[in-house]
Amino acid sequence: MPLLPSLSPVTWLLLVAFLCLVVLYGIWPYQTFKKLGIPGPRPLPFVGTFLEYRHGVHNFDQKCFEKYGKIWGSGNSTDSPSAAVVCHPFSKLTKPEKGQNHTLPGGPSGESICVPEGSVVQTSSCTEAMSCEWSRCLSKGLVLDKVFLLLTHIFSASVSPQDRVDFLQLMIESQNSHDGSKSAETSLDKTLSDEEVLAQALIFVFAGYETTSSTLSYIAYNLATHPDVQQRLQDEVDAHLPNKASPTYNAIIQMEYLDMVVSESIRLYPTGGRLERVCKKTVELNGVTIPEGMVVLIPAFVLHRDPQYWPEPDEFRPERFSKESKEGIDPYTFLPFGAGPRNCIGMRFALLVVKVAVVVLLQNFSFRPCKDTPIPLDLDSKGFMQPKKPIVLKMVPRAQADLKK
Ligand code: HEM
Repeated sequence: MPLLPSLSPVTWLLLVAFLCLVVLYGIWPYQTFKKLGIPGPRPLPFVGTFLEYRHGVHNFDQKCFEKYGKIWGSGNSTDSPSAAVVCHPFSKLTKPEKGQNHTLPGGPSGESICVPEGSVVQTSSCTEAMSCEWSRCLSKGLVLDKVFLLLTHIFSASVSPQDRVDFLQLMIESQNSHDGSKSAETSLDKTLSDEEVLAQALIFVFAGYETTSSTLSYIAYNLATHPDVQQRLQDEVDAHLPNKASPTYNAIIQMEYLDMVVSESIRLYPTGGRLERVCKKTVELNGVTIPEGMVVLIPAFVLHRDPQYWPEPDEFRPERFSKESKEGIDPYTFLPFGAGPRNCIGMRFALLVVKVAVVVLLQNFSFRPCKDTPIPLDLDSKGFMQPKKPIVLKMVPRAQADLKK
């Protein structure tokens, strides 16, 4: 039996030409970096650098940063064939213009606040504004949108019209009380549709749940592995809330060391991952031209561990965020919640929840490492950044822990 099917020479020729075209189609988009002189790992046809993510996105970013410097190309078929990863402090993110919200066809994810366009990014070294439109993976997620549609039905059952008014009203009122002007009624220029309410509810759960719980785990880990920091924090908690008094908002915001510990922990473990924008105007940055339309990724993890901004970056040192030291920090080198008008909408809420949880836990327990605690902590970041092995800690009741000191 012949090894190859007996085809006419013309058919063979067409077949070979077709295969060549397919390969060319697969690698063509990645020529962009070569043309622009942006260094970076060699992408494979179609999949780009996606396979490199198997050891975690943050690991890949860290390696690229060490090898190529502050800007490199990261072609990846699931994202965009031409995403420039820019590990550089951005200095300004201005407001998107009104009415530029992007709506997806056929589903509520398009109605969520997570898919607007039109943020403008300006870099500290740019003379010219670098305009970037917001681009989230959701905006390309037609498959994801189906999932959202399905989940909508599940959520519909739990978000009754009664809950809806309270839920959104609270957010709107708290926003108004910040600028101290308009009332809740006047701030809405249209009534939110059920779809929009559901979209916000869904995105809040997805964006807020894993990030907050992981942040708490990292804080617990850092406290367990730094008993001196934990002790100082417990002293602060006890001083502000004697006799295990219930935490109040005022007490929480007065706890400076608590804020330092939380900040340092999210510097080391920013669970939000890479920030993402689309360049709207060609710009030159560090001698590299980033053309209009190119996706720009900002790897918060790498930026947070850049020794240029953070001496001995892998050390857990809450003192970096003390009142005096904080003044020297470029705010655009610390992006656990992103930056600009499209930064994390749940930031204040998340910080409060995390702080209340830490306070209540430390009033009653002390975290201690045990034989199963992974030290050092290896991370995985295929989705949200997570530890490779679960963080296992011992929680010792306070009275008992205090006696052993
Ligand atoms: C410690 C917990 C959290 C972390 C570390 C975190 C981090 C982030 C980051 C890095 C972004 C992207 C910002 C940017 O690109 O500039 C983001 C966006 C967002 N987060 Fe959070 N987040 C947290 C908790 C929450 C919570 C509790 C909620 C909801 C109640 C929430 C809702 C959102 C939403 C809706 C967006 C998209 C905002 C927009 O596109 O305008 N997040 N978050």
